[in-house]
Amino acid sequence: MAILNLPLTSTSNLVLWCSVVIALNFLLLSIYRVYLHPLSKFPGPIRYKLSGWPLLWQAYKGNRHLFHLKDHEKYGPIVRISPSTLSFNTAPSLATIYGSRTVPVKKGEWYKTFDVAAGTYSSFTETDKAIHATKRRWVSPAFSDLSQRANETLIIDVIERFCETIRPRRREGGDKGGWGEKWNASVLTTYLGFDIMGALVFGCDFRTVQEVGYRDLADSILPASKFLYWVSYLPLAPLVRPLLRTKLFEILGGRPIRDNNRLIEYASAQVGARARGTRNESGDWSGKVNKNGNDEEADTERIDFLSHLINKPDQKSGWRPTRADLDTECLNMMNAGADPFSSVLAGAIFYLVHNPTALQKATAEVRSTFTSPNDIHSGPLLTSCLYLSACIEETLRLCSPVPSHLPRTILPPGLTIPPYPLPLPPGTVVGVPCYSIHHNPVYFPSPFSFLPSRWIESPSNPPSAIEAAKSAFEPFGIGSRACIGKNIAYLQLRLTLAHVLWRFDLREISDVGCIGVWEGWADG
Ligand code: HEM
Repeated sequence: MAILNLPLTSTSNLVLWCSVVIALNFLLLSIYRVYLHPLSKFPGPIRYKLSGWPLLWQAYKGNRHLFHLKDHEKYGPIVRISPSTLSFNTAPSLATIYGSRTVPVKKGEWYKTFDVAAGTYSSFTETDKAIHATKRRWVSPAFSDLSQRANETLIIDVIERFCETIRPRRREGGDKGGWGEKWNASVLTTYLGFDIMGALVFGCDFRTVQEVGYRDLADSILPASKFLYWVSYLPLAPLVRPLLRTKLFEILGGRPIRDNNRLIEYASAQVGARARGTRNESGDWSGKVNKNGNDEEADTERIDFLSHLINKPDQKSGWRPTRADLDTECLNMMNAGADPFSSVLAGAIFYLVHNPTALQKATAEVRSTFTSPNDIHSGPLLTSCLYLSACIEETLRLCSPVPSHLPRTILPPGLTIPPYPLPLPPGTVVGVPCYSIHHNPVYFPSPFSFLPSRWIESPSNPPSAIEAAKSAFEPFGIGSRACIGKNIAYLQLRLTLAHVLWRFDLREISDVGCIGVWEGWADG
């Protein structure tokens, strides 16, 4: 132990001492985490037990869900995926963790990164159960059946313009019918999602589907969300979070941070203009017109989500939203609503063009149910398209847009989560990754195949098989923190697919993600 005799007076000795202390600290922490930690008996790769850095790397690469699946295949229904986190992969664990408001769990600290730069937490990121209940009540009217019906024409209007955009211009087969130019499904559906949410949340007409020059703000959502996602997995995230809205971070984080700030400012400008009751100039952020035309009309006939939130205190508790609550909630709805819808729609188109029988069945069903696209709206006819709905369910299973662990932190006095028979200690972070359980063959035989028929009762698919599948199906989450936009998301998906399939035949083009559109079957 010659080091103990080294005086701390020289810089090199100081550096040596610091290195030794850090190395010792790391060694002791590693021994504790691997052998003595309350979760030490749970299986998992050693690197996960040592630190949270592997999760950050997976988040950065965007393949975390694949690791979760592989880990569950290798280690079984419970895997330790970070020093304090367990991942589960069974229907009973899903029901236990997320199913009931009274279970002693709350959303994990992980969520706090997402809205903190906007000033407060939204209904999505709020971790306090009581505050969340208040906020959820506050936003609920925006998602009521009444609001959905009132907004449906806005949604259909955007969808029709989407169909107009993909309509073939150059045709291989002459004037009446033929294949048009290829289009990239995942790109255009992103803009469709953005336009729909702009209309629903702010009553704005973003026109990003048809106008390339208007896509600037929409293009910033993905890099901004990715960046925040990485930050959320930093083992030191609580230290980094307060810096998110500072100039320093804008310089260090570069474009994604600037983009995120632009989104925050955009939402805030929209709310500000509405709060003042003035014509929303910033709705015109890149020179577009506001959907509702003139000023008076815009302010008196608003039916968008913002009109349900602004100046609307919570009836039960009297809680009044602050300006930061409004800004954050609107921004959250734009982000939470646009991107998942777009990716499911792109996924559905992907699976349909890769499964010609399914595509043919869904298309035939839509065309035999509706006599014209003008008849396609919510109601019994749309819900009678059982095969179309099954295609949507199967897409949500295979490529759920929220595929990883949705973390919940166990509160005192602890919680027993099957199949583990003993209570887990408070502070343990738990969750069921959607992608893993959706590919668990116990609930979904042939888990990697696109089989809409698994959602439809038949002699070879009895109700018990459908019940088993539903018990492990969580694309919108379950329980009190489940997606509040679920019904509107289903409506958007059904409407868009029905409108597209009624009008066009689709085919795969060899470029990744590209499809061809053929029009003319009905013109005939
Ligand atoms: C296919 C489309 C969608 C999918 C797959 C989806 C998925 C989800 C999931 C899994 C959650 C729970 C997250 C968690 O526990 O951390 C969630 C929450 C949420 N979603 Fe969605 N979502 C979709 C569309 C929408 C839409 C269209 C909106 C708004 C218009 C929306 C707004 C929200 C909100 C506000 C929450 C937070 C709910 C709460 O904690 O009270 N989502 N969503």
